[in-house]
Amino acid sequence: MAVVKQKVAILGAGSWATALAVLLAGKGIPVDMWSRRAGLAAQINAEGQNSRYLPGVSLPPNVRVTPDLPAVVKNARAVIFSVPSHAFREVLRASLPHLPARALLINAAKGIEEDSLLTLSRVFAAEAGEEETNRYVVLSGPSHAEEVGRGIPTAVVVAGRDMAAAEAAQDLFMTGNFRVYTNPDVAGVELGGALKNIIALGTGIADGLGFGDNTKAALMTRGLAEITRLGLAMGANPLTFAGLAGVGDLIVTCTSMHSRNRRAGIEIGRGKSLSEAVASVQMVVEGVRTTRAAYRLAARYQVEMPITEQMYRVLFEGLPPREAVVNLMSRGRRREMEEVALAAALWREKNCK
Ligand SMILES: NC(=O)C1=CN([C@@H]2O[C@H](COP(=O)(O)OP(=O)(O)OC[C@H]3O[C@@H](n4cnc5c(N)ncnc54)[C@H](OP(=O)(O)O)[C@@H]3O)[C@@H](O)[C@H]2O)C=CC1
Ligand SMILES: O=C(CO)COP(=O)(O)O
Repeated sequence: MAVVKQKVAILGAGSWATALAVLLAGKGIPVDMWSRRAGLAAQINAEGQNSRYLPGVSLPPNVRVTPDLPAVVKNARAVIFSVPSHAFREVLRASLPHLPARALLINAAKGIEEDSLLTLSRVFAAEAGEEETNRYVVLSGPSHAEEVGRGIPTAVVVAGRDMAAAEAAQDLFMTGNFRVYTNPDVAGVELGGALKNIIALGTGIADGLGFGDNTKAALMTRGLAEITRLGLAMGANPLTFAGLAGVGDLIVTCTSMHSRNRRAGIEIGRGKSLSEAVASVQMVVEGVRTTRAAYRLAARYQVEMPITEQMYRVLFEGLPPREAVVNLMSRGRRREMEEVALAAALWREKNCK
């Protein structure tokens, strides 16, 4: 007798939600996906694909899309939040009264809440209660929806405070083409996924200005240094930034034409305004809000983040991108490793007794 698998709910019906639905449905798992727009839900069901967000990828028949949030989460064994980070609190609040008591809760968004400066796991704890955080995990790592939707080999990471929950998510997603690692460092995995978007906007701008691969490598490497500095100050393990959620996602987002952050950056480098660049992408560009959040976090934690600072000035204060490059290149002399090494040693002292 065939075993009927318990369904998974996905909240959001954008590009990443759709790719994850295809992945899970391909494992024989029934997937209910929630769109806030009844018209889009009906269109996706009728066409058998999400032509607005992930054109050309067929949805298996065991994926259904509906605007009925309580029905989507009802009896789900896992609920995946796949809306942009600025919508996470609102969607979480709407779903909380309906969430099955033991369902695994997975967040796939990559951002920081702008007003509160909270990472999304802290938003979750504030809304759902600290006692619920044991069943909450974050999914991150280098994974463009366009490639996951086509079954292209990909490796990601799941972080959870409770490793049993992280391992449950690992088992849920793992396929021959989608390899999932676990990591107990929730803050590091969240911050890596969010902060790399600032650097991807920056490398996009450099490409739009006509600079070369050297510039890109410099921005990525020094970007990782400042991501690590802020992460350390916020309690993350520095080694997490050497992993999939750190350098892994930085590589893919800074170099791929699938990246919406990079594409928006290219348009800015070519002379478009921020709003024109974001509008041209037609999907979420998380790095814009994250730049504002990280700029304030750098001040709060007194961490030097020169690339983030220049990105802030370009995006929100009208600094011409070429001047931002001059500002970065004319900074005083530095030793490459000193502060990160010092901070990492302090972290080890505190955490590895
Ligand atoms: N795309 C990718 O390759 C990856 C994305 N991510 C992350 O996943 C998250 C979602 O991104 P992605 O799917 O790409 O974004 P998209 O722009 O493709 O889709 C966004 C989805 O969220 C919905 N949405 C937006 N605002 C709200 C709201 N206030 N309430 C309810 N639903 C809302 C949109 O609905 P509507 O159509 O009605 O606006 C749409 O379904 C982001 O944090 C992103 O960084 C992570 C890994 C890979
Ligand atoms: O996080 C992503 C890939 O890992 C998606 O990046 P973009 O939001 O820039 O498309």
